[in-house]
Amino acid sequence: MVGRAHKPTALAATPGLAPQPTVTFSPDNTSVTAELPTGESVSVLLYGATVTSWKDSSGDEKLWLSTAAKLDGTKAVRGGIPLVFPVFGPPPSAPHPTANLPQHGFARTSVWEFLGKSTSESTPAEGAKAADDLSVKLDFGLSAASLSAETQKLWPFKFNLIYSVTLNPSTLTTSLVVTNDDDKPFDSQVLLHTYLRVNDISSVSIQGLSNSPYLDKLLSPQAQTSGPSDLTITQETDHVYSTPNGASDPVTVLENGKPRFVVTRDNLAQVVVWNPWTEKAAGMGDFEPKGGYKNMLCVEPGAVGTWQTLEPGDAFEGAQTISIAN
Ligand SMILES: O=P(O)(O)OC[C@H]1O[C@H](O)[C@H](O)[C@@H](O)[C@@H]1O
Repeated sequence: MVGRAHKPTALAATPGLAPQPTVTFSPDNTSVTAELPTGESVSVLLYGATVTSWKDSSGDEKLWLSTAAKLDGTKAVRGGIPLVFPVFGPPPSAPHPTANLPQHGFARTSVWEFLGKSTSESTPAEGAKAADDLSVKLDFGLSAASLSAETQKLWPFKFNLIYSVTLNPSTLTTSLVVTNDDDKPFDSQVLLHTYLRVNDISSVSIQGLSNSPYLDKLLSPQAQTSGPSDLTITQETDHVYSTPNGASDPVTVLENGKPRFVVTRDNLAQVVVWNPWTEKAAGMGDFEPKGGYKNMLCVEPGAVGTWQTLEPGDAFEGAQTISIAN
């Protein structure tokens, strides 16, 4: 059973002002959708605070979501933007404190609370703000107290997560703040597991990672190597790039040589590039259509190269902004 939104409200345009963003809930209150007056929209499922849809003003979907994705809270969502915390991938062995957690941790399989929305509304001093300047931000929260007793036992730390999803006419920003509310330090990793929608993977190239060494997760033992100058995807790919300038270099996804998405990062020094290709897609029960790997590319900004150690009271913030380039 999926949790309900906290104090759901439908927020419509205010009479007398320029049209404002709207925020509405699904009939069962398990998902919230924000729409700008210019027509762009974003939908977030409270389960995992998973962004499941991001559309431009013509209704064109920018994220890939499996048609077999479970949206009922029984399994992490296959597609959109699942949120990875506090461990990326399979956890390390005991005695590491994440050892008993499932792959990619519990944030993507926990029910988050909707904390509210804010908009960049115009003030009387500014005059009516141009519709294409408007943005809307949705905030979601998760803390140790809202986890099941079982999950609390698997990772026994007091923490607070605030996840903000901000929609602009041409960008989507997702940002996570992790706060240590415990009286002892904890280690964690964070990753924004973004499934970008592409027309045809065979015409896709990726720029911005050519100077970044990467770990190839498909090699055994996993080997550190360097990327080609223009990355193309022609087979199963699972690379963890560590960008040498931290998070300052944008990553551009091109189709037929034309930029399609530009991903900028704040404080997230790794970028995972993942495509399951034919066999892996065939083996995933929730990956449909099976040929869907041709229409997706995961570009996943994260802080997963090492552990972020947070002392009591300290916070870590990481964010991505995805811009539509054409
Ligand atoms: O199947 P999931 O647990 O959602 O993981 C899907 C993929 O996530 C990341 O991209 C990892 O690098 C991959 O190794 C993993 O296969």
